[in-house]
Amino acid sequence: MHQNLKPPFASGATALSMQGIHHAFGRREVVKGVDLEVLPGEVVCLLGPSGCGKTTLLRIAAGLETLQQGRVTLEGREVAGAGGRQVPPEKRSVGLAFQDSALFPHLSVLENVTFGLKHLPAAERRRRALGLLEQLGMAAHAESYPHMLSGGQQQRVALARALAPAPQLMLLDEPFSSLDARLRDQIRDDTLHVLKKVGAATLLVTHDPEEAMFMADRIALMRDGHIIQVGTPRELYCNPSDPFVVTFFGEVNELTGVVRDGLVHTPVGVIEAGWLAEGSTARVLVRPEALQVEALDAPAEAHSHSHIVMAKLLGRSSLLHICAHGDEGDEAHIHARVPGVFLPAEGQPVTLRLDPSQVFVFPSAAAGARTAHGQAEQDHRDYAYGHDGQ
Ligand SMILES: Nc1ncnc2c1ncn2[C@@H]1O[C@H](COP(=O)(O)OP(=O)(O)OP(=O)(O)O)[C@@H](O)[C@H]1O
Repeated sequence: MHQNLKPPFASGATALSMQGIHHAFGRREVVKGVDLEVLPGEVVCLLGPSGCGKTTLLRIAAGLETLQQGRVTLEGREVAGAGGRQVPPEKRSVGLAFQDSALFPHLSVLENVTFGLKHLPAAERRRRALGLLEQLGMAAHAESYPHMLSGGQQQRVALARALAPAPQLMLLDEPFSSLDARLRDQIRDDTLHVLKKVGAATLLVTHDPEEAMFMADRIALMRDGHIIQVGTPRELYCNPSDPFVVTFFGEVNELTGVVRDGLVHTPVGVIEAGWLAEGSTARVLVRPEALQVEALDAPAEAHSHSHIVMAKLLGRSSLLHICAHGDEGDEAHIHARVPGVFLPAEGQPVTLRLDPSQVFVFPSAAAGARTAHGQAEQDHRDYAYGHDGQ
């Protein structure tokens, strides 16, 4: 029914291409050499901590920020490039929606959505707008005015308005962040289905890793004006290229150790690190869900085994604070997250096993790698518990 909403892509052309983008406010460079592509029909999430340059990049794509260096093309057509060439936003065929997209207060919902469709016959305008409102659960409010709607309903209308002209590219900047959690999940879900149904290429800015994983075909993770890694959610989560990528997706246990015979001994087990130089210091990041915890039946001598310090029920999972004892007498305070209700008593001896797919080894800062804190580790007995990088 809504096939005609699909944008008319030139075959094979990239929906958005940004090449060699640098951008400064005054003397402060906030985008530091970014290359990024969005393919036809693809949802790409620009993810990163506050202030890393996501919105600036989106505004450059929209033409709301004048390009300073680099090149922007939409479906192969240069819209900003060398020599100051700059196509204005309204001529770029992009749909924009922001955190608090203002609707026209004196127009009804239907009139808001048909606003950008003046070139179409009235019946077609109405049909198209009602189709989108229906997909976003707002058809019953077509005759309402914005002040009669809740924040979530207004946000749905703003999305319908942005989608109505079937733009080549949708640019969404934190479009769900002003909504409360339950409403946000519902609107996110509806939005994803509409974007996929109409086949709109989308660049979506968010600082929320879970939102990015929910929405994205690919994620571009930014830090301090750079893209650190681009890939599918699975690639970033399972094959992170940098410690920052691991820590951004959730809390981790952070351990260090010296590589001996291609192995690092830590209080939670022996980790393979053959690719690191012998004698170098390794940084080992262990997700809390990597630890499989089993209560030991026989009471063990206190403190000679790993044991429970505290256990908390978080709802779908239990969080265990554990004093982990390594085979070399080393110990560390770590967190394990196990599914369901598992609340061993304080002091309960436990054995720990590791799921190696949730453990990541990087050279330490001392070996020249980037770390979240820029610190050089001291020696293999210097353990720390690390939290997420947000
Ligand atoms: N018009 C401006 N003038 C001066 N500095 C600006 C301007 N716009 C943004 N900045 C600064 O540039 C940096 C990057 O801002 P940007 O909004 O792109 O980051 P962001 O990753 O989208 O962050 P957030 O998630 O907080 O919006 C920030 O330090 C911000 O304060």
